[in-house]
Amino acid sequence: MIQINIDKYSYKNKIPVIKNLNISLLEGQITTLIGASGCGKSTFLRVLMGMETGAVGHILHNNNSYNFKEWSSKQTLFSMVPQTPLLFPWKNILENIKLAITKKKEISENKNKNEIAINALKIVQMHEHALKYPDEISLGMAQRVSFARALVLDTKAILLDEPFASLDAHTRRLLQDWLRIKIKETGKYAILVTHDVREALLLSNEINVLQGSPAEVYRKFHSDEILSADKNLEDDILLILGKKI
Ligand SMILES: Nc1ncnc2c1ncn2[C@@H]1O[C@H](COP(=O)(O)OP(=O)(O)OP(=O)(O)O)[C@@H](O)[C@H]1O
Repeated sequence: MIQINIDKYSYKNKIPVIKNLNISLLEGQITTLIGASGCGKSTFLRVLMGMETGAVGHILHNNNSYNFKEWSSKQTLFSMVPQTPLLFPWKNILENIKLAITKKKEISENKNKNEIAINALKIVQMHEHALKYPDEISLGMAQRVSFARALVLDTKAILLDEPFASLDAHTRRLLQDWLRIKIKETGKYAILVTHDVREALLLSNEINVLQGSPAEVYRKFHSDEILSADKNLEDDILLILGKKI
């Protein structure tokens, strides 16, 4: 289990964006954050990635406790799949993946980067397109490459920041099903940030509905509630959100 507790986070303007946000992650499961625009979801992911510093709180994993001091240089638990696949257009798919490996300090120089990259592309069924360039593949394929890039970093957890937002409805549905299976298969921990209540219900093992400013978890829905067919959770969640998403 990974237990995340952020007691407080503010940007330089000192206005608190996150307060008492406590989230537990389980292996092979997707934990979702849903909340109104601007409530602090992306900030939460950026703090975990070490892209924003100065948060107060800690992370528990394997009986180790980490605080956020110097987290940006230490963190190796999380990698992120952004909303739009940010691939270098002048590099082919394989080179794009290998670049991510270069940036990872923990992978020793003598490991074969080609092999690591091809293995990650196999997981996302993109190895046959390894030599293509980003403008030769569809957006859905590019988002799978983006996922492979997160996989080569070999982190315990993957942070998914609205990863389907830029896709058409059909591709989105295919990739949603695919992602749920891959997270389970690879045994990764995953946090999904979404605005889409149906997507949250389709993919999540746990849904955290955020509210307020600074954002706090207003309600948690666990897998038994998410799976139970007799409750109209979609309406319940929309009601909590005040349809503000
Ligand atoms: N670099 C920054 N400096 C100061 N304030 C910021 C900065 N980035 C974001 N904020 C503020 O922090 C709050 C949370 O923003 P954040 O992007 O985390 O929200 P969000 O829930 O991800 O929104 P959305 O769903 O629209 O992407 C907002 O009020 C935003 O204006």
